[in-house]
Amino acid sequence: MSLTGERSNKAGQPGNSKVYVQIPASTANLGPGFDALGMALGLYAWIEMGVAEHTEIRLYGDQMTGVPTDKSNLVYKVAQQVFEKAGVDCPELDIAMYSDIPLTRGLGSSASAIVGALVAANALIGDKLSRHELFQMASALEKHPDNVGASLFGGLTVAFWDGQRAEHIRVVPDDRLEVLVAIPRFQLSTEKARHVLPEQVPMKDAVFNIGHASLLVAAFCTGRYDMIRYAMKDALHQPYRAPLVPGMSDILAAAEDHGALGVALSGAGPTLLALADGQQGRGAELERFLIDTLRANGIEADTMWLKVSAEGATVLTHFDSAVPLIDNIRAHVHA
Ligand SMILES: Nc1ncnc2c1ncn2[C@@H]1O[C@H](COP(=O)(O)OP(=O)(O)OP(=O)(O)O)[C@@H](O)[C@H]1O
Ligand SMILES: N[C@@H](CCO)C(=O)O
Repeated sequence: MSLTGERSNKAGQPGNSKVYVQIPASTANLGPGFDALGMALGLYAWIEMGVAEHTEIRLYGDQMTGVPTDKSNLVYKVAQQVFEKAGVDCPELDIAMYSDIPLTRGLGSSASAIVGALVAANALIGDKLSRHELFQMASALEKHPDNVGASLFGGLTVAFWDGQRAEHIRVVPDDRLEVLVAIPRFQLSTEKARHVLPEQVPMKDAVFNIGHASLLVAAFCTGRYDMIRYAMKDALHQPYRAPLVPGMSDILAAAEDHGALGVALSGAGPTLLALADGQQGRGAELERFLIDTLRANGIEADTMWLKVSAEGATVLTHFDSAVPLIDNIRAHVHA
């Protein structure tokens, strides 16, 4: 099948000439759920993708600095994998991307690009692949399913990827849950943060994490938020990563005393993430504690309060294909 011969202008329909996808950021691990738990956050990236005579990639927003605009771009490369798997001629693409998700900070920017590319390219060819197939591809690309699962499906995703197969269940925490992220003003690549982890861990640490991760999932499923402070503890990755983020150990040790339900390194870091119960009214105290503790350790950080994004990557039908992506963002998102 050739894509270029079958165009229409209606987003979400087979043979689209242009599609728009909104993708949530994500936090991974949530402490003990290393490479298994992910949560979609209400902070987004948007991708516009269309078939073109010659490939052109336009990136908007402060978060896109340094991302390539040639065919080495992750979004372009992942889109080609979709066409190949679906048996469609690999077309030249017109791609635009705008993102509010900070790069290389532990909020799933690479997963948002991968998931956005998969969903947009699939929408462009009339959704020939299922979301399950996209999840397999995303997990194989990212090498762990936590961020991509959350960005693809939304909510809290509990997942495994065994190198061959990925499976997940999505749980949506109730509305009380608020997420505070403190984003240090330095980058820490996942590659570097995985490099400090040991090849092998003691059995007692593995047992520790199985119990804690299981209890954490049960706490979310039953609304037992009082259990999060006990469950959100980790022995597999945070102790090894703590030296990479000055102040992290102090925050992990005391955030609950300042109103957090629980606290963790977000993904591979350096962002710290605290969960809070919106009804408890201690948000300002918690935010102050995170900022002050990082500052006392020489780290400046920006904070954001986010909600869980119940929905994963979504094909949008209300963006106007006659205007540039950035104008759609201004009109529909940052109005
Ligand atoms: N929109 C994008 N387009 C192309 N490449 C991107 C895009 N966003 C991220 N990337 C690539 O992903 C890299 C960041 O991935 P990395 O896994 O290190 O961090 P992260 O995904 O932000 O954090 P984490 O995985 O810990 O949540 C960037 O340096 C860039 O190469
Ligand atoms: N589970 C991954 C998430 C980062 O992408 C890690 O902690 O390395």
